[in-house]
Amino acid sequence: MSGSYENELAVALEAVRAAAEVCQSVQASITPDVLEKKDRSPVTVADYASQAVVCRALAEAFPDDPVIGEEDSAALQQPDQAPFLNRVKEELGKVGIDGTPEEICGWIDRGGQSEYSNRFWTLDPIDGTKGFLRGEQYAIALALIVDGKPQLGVLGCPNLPTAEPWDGQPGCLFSAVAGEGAATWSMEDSDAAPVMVRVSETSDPASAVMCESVESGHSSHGHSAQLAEKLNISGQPVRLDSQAKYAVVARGEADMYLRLPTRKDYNEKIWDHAAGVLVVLEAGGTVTDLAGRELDFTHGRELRENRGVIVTNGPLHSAVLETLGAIGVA
Ligand SMILES: Nc1ncnc2c1ncn2[C@@H]1O[C@H](COP(=O)(O)O)[C@@H](O)[C@H]1OP(=O)(O)O
Ligand SMILES: [Mg+2]
Repeated sequence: MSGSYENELAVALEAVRAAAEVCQSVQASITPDVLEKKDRSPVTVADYASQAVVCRALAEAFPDDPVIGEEDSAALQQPDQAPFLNRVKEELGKVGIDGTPEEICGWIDRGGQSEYSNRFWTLDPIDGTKGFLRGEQYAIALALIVDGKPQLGVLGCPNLPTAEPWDGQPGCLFSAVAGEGAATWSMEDSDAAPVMVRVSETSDPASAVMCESVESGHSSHGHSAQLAEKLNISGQPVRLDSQAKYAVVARGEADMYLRLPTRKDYNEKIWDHAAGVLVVLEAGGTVTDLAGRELDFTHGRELRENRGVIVTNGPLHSAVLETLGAIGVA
């Protein structure tokens, strides 16, 4: 692929692939026992290692670019956390990255920016931690924001089945560059050419496929059910964790992804949306908040000026917003 941000795209894809490899290795070590104890340590080892991999790559290629990432190394640097830091080091070693504890913490903390600037990256090293622990969907999400707009986005979805031509084997990536469309890549075969993705053309709400969070605390299942009833949507909502929801809308398997607030005091985080938003927009879809406004990435870590996120293939957008208004959600 050639075009603007060519170097950024190559670096981001390679970094997200390496981070996905780390996450897969850690996920393979999660036993039912860990799940039963609700032990968050595997996810945390993977979060830190994934952030270290991506921030290290960005620091090397674009040393002047700030990164707003989800994690920081403060907890990891506590003296009693040495064995934990060692596990992060071990996981990095498996993908050929050797670093001292100080270097590893330094890479993680390159993601510690919180202020808005004209050009910065935003990273969710593991989006959908609950899905990661259940062995289901999660994503590594990386976006470059320039002048307040996502210009490049990469989503790594290690457990999402590929579409044609890769026959549904698990593990795919999605990329988008503003003005250049969105594509999907095989995770397994890094030499395979990408395939462009496109949203669905569904215009009849009744036949629409809706997707939403597995966790009812992250998006109101009650309000989406009310919307489905009003629009005569007969199919059940497809529930999956992480920005994999943006990916399935982008490739036309679902027609909408709704994120309907469950609390007044929660602001969405930029790393939970920036990459996915661009992938859907470049695949031809529409993304706004409940008021129909574009997401505003100029306020640091949070989407402070937006409430809710509505993602559709485009033709369905106004019907969804109007109906949410009519049922008192928007
Ligand atoms: N009340 C909430 N509303 C919306 N999103 C939330 C809420 N609480 C946590 N999240 C975020 O939802 C994301 C996962 O969403 P999904 O359900 O789509 O997989 C996580 O990044 C999580 O943030 P955090 O990682 O800080 O818990
Ligand atoms: Mg997240």
